[in-house]
Amino acid sequence: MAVRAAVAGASGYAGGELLRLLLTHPEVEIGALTGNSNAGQRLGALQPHLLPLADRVLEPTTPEALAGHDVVFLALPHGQSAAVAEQLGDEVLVIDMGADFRLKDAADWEAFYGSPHAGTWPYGLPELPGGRAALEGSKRVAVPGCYPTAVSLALFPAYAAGLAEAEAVVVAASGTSGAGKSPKPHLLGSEVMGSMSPYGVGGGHRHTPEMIQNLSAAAGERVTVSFTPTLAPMPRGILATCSAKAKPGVTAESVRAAYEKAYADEPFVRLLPEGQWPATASVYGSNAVQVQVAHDTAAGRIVVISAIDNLTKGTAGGAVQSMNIALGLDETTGLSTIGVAP
Ligand SMILES: NC(=O)C1=CN([C@@H]2O[C@H](COP(=O)(O)OP(=O)(O)OC[C@H]3O[C@@H](n4cnc5c(N)ncnc54)[C@H](OP(=O)(O)O)[C@@H]3O)[C@@H](O)[C@H]2O)C=CC1
Ligand SMILES: CC(=O)N[C@@H](CCC(=O)OP(=O)(O)O)C(=O)O
Repeated sequence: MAVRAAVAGASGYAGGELLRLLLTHPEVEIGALTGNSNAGQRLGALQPHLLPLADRVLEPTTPEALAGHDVVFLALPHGQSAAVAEQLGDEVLVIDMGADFRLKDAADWEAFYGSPHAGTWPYGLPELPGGRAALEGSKRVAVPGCYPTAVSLALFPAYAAGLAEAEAVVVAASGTSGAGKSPKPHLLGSEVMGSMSPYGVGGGHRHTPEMIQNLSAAAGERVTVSFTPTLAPMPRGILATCSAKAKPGVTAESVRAAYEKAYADEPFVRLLPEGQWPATASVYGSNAVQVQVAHDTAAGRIVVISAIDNLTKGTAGGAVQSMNIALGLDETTGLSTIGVAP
């Protein structure tokens, strides 16, 4: 019997990418599609690339519209998911693509999001140590942020293997879709085209505590992260350049061996052959993660680069992967590592 899935926030970027994936998922039947300001609009007017759903009309996001499904995906702005989720009952699988349930520490949430903490749900990054076990059979999933996905997958193997000191430096470039669909002055075409610019500099970005949470869990001690996000003139993609001081005795061979071990059986993460580097173009529209490692002996640092599509593995693909695990389906169902090029 098909898994009936509702999507709240179907007019947004994350909701649109999710629907693109669900349309080819063999086990899923697409149910209610809801929006907010665009309720009453045809989906074809908002997501013209989703041709099979063009004549579906968005409903308002209400408990009534979302009732009667096996899975409800919430692709809503931060702070909007908790009130919707609590009206859905305990039997339905709820997958929150926003931030509301990602952080364990209420003080971190309040410091970075400025509202009361709604709680913590099982975290939807199966590749992390214990990640799959946390999701199996779960009725609630918190999908990670896009930057924390790229950065955690780049650095956790070094921490889990005890190779890196507990301080990491990350500079990551993101495509503009990471900022969502609603108009923003710094995202006008003429501001973004032909330019790269930093933002959230100096520890202020709300994804920093999420990275610290993931890397500290892998290391077994508190890891600090100096994170600088940058905006790149492209619609999709994240390229994360991450480094950490190597512990004494670490060699290029021991670093590579740790990453080969961590990713040998992962269906979506590819440790590239030596000499080849991750690129956002190579993962465009796919759920793949490209990773490469280097040991900078002069600086005494482990350097790891990762590339993801922020909307696929960084949001909607990660959500589908977690849904598959939670429902006991093959984890890769409906997901692809095949990109689009050129
Ligand atoms: N874009 C990305 O790369 C990533 C996004 N996410 C997360 O996914 C979520 C959605 O992001 P994204 O799609 O980019 O954002 P968009 O701004 O593109 O879309 C937001 C969606 O939420 C709906 N919405 C807005 N306000 C409300 C409200 N008060 N109540 C109910 N629905 C509302 C909008 O409906 P309408 O258009 O009808 O007003 C729209 O469907 C966010 O929490 C974001 O953090 C996570 C990882 C990456
Ligand atoms: C380019 C850009 O603006 N990116 C967003 C990250 C989007 C995302 O994945 O984060 P959430 O799921 O936590 O919203 C930002 O830096 O705020």
